[in-house]
Amino acid sequence: MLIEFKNVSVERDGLSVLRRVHLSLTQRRIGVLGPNGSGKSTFIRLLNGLLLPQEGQVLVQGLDTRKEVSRIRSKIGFVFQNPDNQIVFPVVSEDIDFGLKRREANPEVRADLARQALEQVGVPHLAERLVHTLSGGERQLVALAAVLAMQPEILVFDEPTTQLDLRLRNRFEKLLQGLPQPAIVVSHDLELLRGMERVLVLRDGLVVLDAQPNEAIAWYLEHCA
Ligand SMILES: Nc1ncnc2c1ncn2[C@@H]1O[C@H](COP(=O)(O)OP(=O)(O)OP(=O)(O)O)[C@@H](O)[C@H]1O
Repeated sequence: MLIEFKNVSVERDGLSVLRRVHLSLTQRRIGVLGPNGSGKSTFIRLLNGLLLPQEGQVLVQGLDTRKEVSRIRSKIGFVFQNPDNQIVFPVVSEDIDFGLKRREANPEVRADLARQALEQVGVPHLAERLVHTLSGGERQLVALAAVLAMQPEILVFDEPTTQLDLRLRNRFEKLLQGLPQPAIVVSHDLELLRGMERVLVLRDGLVVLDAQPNEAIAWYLEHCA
């Protein structure tokens, strides 16, 4: 993964919510930590052009989010905090199939990809379920399966474990460890972040620390708890 932030600043409603972020992301597992409102969601929304910076540039494998948004979106799989923002069709398999249509014309191949992704996240039995009958945790896993089915090159997770109970959270952690793609993970789940190679700590729109997980978490606990 090579993502570059070049002196990136973002303003919302006249307030500065991200300030002069300048860094290169090359590691396989990168965590983002910070108090509520510190700019974490803003930071990751910049990655696939959901948000454009007022100043500076965000480059994903050399592609500028201002100019190449559709190419970038086909590379990045974004798993939102709230799965309801992501699931649009009433039946699980239909929803996954819908996303895959952009990639694959053959319905049998699409069905295979959907089945594999549901198996990968441990919920193959949910394929024909009505989405509104799923629990919050099941919905989060289905949304993840829909993203994995697309076989993106890079994964971005916004608070992936918030709706998961301990068993599903542990399963997610193991799954994340085994995924071949590089991943950027925003989370308040400190144990999950300990498995990262690098953790960025945000506060008031600034990257105040960029360190190994143990150091970043210790700093966060001391200064932001
Ligand atoms: N569309 C918007 N209009 C105005 N202000 C916004 C908008 N989106 C975000 N903000 C503000 O930007 C700041 C950073 O928000 P952001 O969602 O990036 O924080 P966060 O670290 O992800 O927070 P949380 O942990 O609570 O999800 C907050 O003060 C928020 O109110």
